[in-house]
Amino acid sequence: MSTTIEAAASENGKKKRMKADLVVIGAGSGGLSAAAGSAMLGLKVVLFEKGEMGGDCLNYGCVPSKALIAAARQAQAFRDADKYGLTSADPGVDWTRVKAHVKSAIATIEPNDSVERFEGLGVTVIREAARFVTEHVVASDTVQVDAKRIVIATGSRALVPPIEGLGSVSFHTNETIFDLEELPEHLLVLGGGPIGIEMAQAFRRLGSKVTVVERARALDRADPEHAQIALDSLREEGVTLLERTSANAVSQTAEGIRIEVQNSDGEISAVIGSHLLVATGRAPVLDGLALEAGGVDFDHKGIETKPNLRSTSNGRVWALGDVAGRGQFTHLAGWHASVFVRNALFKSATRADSLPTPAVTYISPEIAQVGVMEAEARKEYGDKVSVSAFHFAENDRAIAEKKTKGGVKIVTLKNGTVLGVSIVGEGAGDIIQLAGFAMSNGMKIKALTNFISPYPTRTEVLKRAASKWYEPLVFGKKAKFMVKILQSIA
Ligand SMILES: Cc1cc2nc3c(=O)[nH]c(=O)nc-3n(C[C@H](O)[C@H](O)[C@H](O)COP(=O)(O)OP(=O)(O)OC[C@H]3O[C@@H](n4cnc5c(N)ncnc54)[C@H](O)[C@@H]3O)c2cc1C
Ligand SMILES: NC(=O)c1ccc[n+]([C@@H]2O[C@H](COP(=O)([O-])OP(=O)(O)OC[C@H]3O[C@@H](n4cnc5c(N)ncnc54)[C@H](O)[C@@H]3O)[C@@H](O)[C@H]2O)c1
Repeated sequence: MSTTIEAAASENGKKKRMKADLVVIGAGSGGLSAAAGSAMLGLKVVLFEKGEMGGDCLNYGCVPSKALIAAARQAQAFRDADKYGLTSADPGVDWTRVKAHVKSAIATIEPNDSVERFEGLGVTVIREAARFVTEHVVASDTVQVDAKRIVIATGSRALVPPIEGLGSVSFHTNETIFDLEELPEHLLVLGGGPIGIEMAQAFRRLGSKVTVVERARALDRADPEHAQIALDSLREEGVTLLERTSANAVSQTAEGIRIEVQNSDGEISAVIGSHLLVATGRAPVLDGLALEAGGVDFDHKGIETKPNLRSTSNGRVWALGDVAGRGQFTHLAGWHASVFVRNALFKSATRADSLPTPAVTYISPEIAQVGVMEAEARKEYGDKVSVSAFHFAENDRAIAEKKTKGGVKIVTLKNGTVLGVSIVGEGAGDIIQLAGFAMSNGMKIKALTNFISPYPTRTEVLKRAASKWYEPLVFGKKAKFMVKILQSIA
């Protein structure tokens, strides 16, 4: 709680009453962006945060995971040195110093999300849990605010599956994995989604033995062929990846944590490890908000909202980020804040789904995608869909750097409308930006050919794949016939 509010509240011995144009509940990626934008536009904003400023992304998500992945990448470079005529070495991993590196990344970014910065923008920050009192009143233990509008941006938390015995062992989630006392000797990972797979490769590269138990297909939202290329790399690096394998029961034994697993043929076996990370999905944080008192409808995915993120049941209320149940990314939460500002403050009619949301999984090789993938496109549009592909094996920069795994796939309609793009390979998350830009601005595949791409860059693969789309047109019968006529004139 900020000191001014604390003093006023304890002086009165009762809740301090305030009025505000906007109350924001949750100071994560979505809430902070909405609070900053609204305060900068002159609104009186009160922001409640019950935990750490910056939410999951800064403290327990994107930032620590990407810092850990960076350390792991450096470790791997030692092992790969031989490819470049250098002497490979086994990296000495000092876990305490790796953790210090992770903490220093958080500490460097922290000031952007701090109470001081937000108070400087004119936001009243209250470090307490908030709940609805009525449809327009929100309260914490010491403050009660009557608000014209209320943003719920309370995020999500790890969903712990109901597996027999899981509650009786000491397991980790994203909230504790970055604070481990020691580097795990053998990390068991339950769940092969982005969290499980990113952490599996990072810990393996840092020296842990790693086993992933995934009940379906790992990275199942990615293009299957591209996911396979990335997952094969993890396997080559020594990650044991058990797909289509369910966990029947978990127990603590003298040897370590034991998971009884069952594969799709019904065969039962066991894996034993020193530590367990549960990464089996996320649940919206709704508890303690007293949503009934606020007349706010919700379901298991989060707050029920209209396409513009406004609550379906209380017009003063908006939901942003993970709690809106429309995807779980920091950049999506930031876009949601923009949708809120456009609709609520500028009265525009922007839908949350009006731009395609890119997704990147930060493994090596990286996987990035935007729009719909081939299988989904074919389900909807049948044989109107075509796919243009190009591989890093034919990209000169990739060859020079000996990082030739993967490639790009552009999924289009016959008229050149780009439905989606998938890239697997080094730097995929940077290359996808160009595709997202073109799609977001209604450009067709022609736009991805109509620029000069610097040589030698990995991004050239996107232009080469787009150019392939034109091959039948440019080098087809019609074009040949036209050139013949023109040549005869000359
Ligand atoms: C390990 C991991 C890695 C990730 N990596 C990436 C990545 O690389 N890229 C990416 O785009 N996304 C990534 N994500 C997802 C990303 O972290 C989330 O999508 C993002 O943080 C969502 O922001 P948010 O504002 O919706 O919620 P959060 O950041 O979770 O913020 C919600 C805040 O609300 C507070 N709160 C909750 N209830 C109350 C209450 N009643 N009163 C007051 N405060 C309350 C919470 O304490 C929290 O601080 C990752 C997630 C994890 C777990
Ligand atoms: N790079 C990024 O942008 C990034 C990184 C990490 C997380 N995130 C976000 O956070 C979200 C949550 O990540 P996540 O990986 O926890 O969830 P997820 O829902 O994406 O994946 C969970 C996986 O666990 C599996 N699973 C569920 N129950 C299981 C069980 N009992 N036994 C075995 N497997 C089981 C599922 O089949 C699924 O593959 C992501 O979807 C993503 O939006 C993003």
